[in-house]
Amino acid sequence: MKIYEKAPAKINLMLDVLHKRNDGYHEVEMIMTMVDLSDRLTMSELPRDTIIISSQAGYIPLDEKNLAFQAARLIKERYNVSRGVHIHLDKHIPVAAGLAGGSSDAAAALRGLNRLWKLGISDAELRALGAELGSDVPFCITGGTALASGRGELLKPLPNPPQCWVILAKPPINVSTAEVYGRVKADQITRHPSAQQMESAIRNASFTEVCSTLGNVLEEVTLKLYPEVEHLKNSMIRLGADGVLMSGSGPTVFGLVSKEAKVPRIYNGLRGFCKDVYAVRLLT
Ligand SMILES: C[C@](O)(CO)[C@H](O)COP(=O)(O)OP(=O)(O)OC[C@H]1O[C@@H](n2ccc(N)nc2=O)[C@H](O)[C@@H]1O
Ligand SMILES: Nc1ncnc2c1ncn2[C@@H]1O[C@H](COP(=O)(O)OP(=O)(O)OP(=O)(O)O)[C@@H](O)[C@H]1O
Repeated sequence: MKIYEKAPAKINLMLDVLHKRNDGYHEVEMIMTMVDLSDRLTMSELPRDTIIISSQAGYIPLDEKNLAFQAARLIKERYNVSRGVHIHLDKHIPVAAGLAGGSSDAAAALRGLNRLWKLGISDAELRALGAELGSDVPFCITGGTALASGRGELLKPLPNPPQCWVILAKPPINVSTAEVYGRVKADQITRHPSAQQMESAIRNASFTEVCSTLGNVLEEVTLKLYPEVEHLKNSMIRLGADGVLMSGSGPTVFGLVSKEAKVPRIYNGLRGFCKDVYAVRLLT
């Protein structure tokens, strides 16, 4: 038997860091939503009790470092499953991009294996399992749009933002999430983006308000480390995107665009100097 699952990328419409916790994580407030750029997972039963990961992408680990492997191992251990699985990852989300590619693969593996092995695990239990794998995994279990707090695992569902185009551009650098959080000085942040304002912009279905409320306090750290991210932001603004922000810890920058007619100009303008550019829709 084979099970297929889509693993979409996320963007952070706002991300605020409140303080550093005693366990080393940061208390955050983020509003996240999914975009129509997905990895595809195929999960096939194996005759022996083992986990095999394969992928067409040559640049991700295929051993126990892979988050889909960790998801399979966790669910097998926790639910005493002594069956084997081959998980093939058809990667489309750029890696270490701030788009939660690995987290979404882990979430899709948890959802898919729950179905493949008919375990009957609830969404809430899947999210709790996901939290053991990474802070973004619980959100990726249910997707949609949500306000995340805690270290990212406490979720309040929100309506989807007004539909628009999302231009994603990733400069050719890999950013470590741990390093970016490690450099945040939570007590020195002067401009906190407002989760409340973003929530009301979404509830008002106001594209203009969503664009003017975008904010991510991790930009300050990543832009300092990698000036090319700021360059990319400025280019996207100059090319006419309605709202521009770095996603997560970066380095991907996204631009929200309401008018389809503007998309080719922005896309082509960015492609002139950046290889990894995507024009997608919000996943609503
Ligand atoms: C930047 C975001 O992607 C925005 O959605 C997330 O906050 C990070 O989510 P993630 O990659 O799933 O993060 P994890 O794998 O749980 O943690 C990676 C590292 O980031 C730091 N980290 C992460 C989340 C958080 N709230 N505070 C942190 O300080 C920790 O040093 C941790 O060791
Ligand atoms: N299934 C996977 N897909 C991509 N990367 C993976 C996967 N499993 C493990 N990794 C490793 O995880 C690291 C981060 O990759 P990922 O694409 O998840 O980053 P990210 O998009 O920045 O995540 P986030 O936005 O959650 O911080 C990479 O160094 C990669 O080698």
